[in-house]
Amino acid sequence: MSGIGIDIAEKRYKAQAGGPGREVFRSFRLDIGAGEFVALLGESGIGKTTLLNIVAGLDPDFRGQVRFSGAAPRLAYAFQNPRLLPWRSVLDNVALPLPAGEEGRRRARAMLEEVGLAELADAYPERLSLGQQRRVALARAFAIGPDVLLMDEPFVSLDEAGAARLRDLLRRLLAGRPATVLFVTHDRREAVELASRIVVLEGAPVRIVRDMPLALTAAERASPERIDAVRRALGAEAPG
Ligand SMILES: Nc1ncnc2c1ncn2[C@@H]1O[C@H](COP(=O)(O)OP(=O)(O)OP(=O)(O)O)[C@@H](O)[C@H]1O
Repeated sequence: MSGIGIDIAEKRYKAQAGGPGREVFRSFRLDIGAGEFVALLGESGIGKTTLLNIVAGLDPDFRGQVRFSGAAPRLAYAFQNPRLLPWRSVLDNVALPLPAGEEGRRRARAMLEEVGLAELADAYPERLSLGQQRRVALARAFAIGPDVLLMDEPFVSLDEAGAARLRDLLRRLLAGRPATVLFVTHDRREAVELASRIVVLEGAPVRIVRDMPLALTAAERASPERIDAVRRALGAEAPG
């Protein structure tokens, strides 16, 4: 596991084809302790994906720095769209970040078993439901044993029962392989069910309007009344 220190002096998107430029972050700081599960809540278009991309190193076009504690942390990123390669089997998609060869394939197979999809190992992604594709994406993310896991609305567009099953699966996977998690969602309830800390973002440039630790037991997280109380405590600023 690895802590994350995010310090963005400035992130701006340049104007495109006559449109205005946009300053998404200015003097933004967020420090995340090793092993925390931080849910990021904020209105659409505010900059949540931009933040994950910066932390992931996919967007170097900003002023500032992202520091990880611990040497060379392994980082996995689960996107809103599962982004499976359609020309590769399910097994090969999970094996993608692993060393080539039999050992990598064995680990990929074990991950597929863990997410309940062993029998679909040889299928191609187009045959899978969205929920199954998301399971494969989770298996691929966990296959490397990540120290840091970035998740961008990984359970959006599923029905409630399907989303609840994936939340359970994520909790189980994390129980076996603890990681520091930065999880973007629009859904307060999802945030309360999963996170150890909820950070609410607002405005342009983005600022943190609420930063709430959550020390709930498993029983409290499963209680609709408790969840509603925390959702209300998040205040009017939080969406969802
Ligand atoms: N490559 C880009 N070029 C120009 N503007 C961009 C680019 N990517 C994002 N933006 C703008 O930056 C802002 C933040 O985008 P971002 O995708 O980070 O928001 P978000 O909070 O993740 O949104 P959503 O919840 O809808 O996914 C938006 O106004 C978006 O239009």
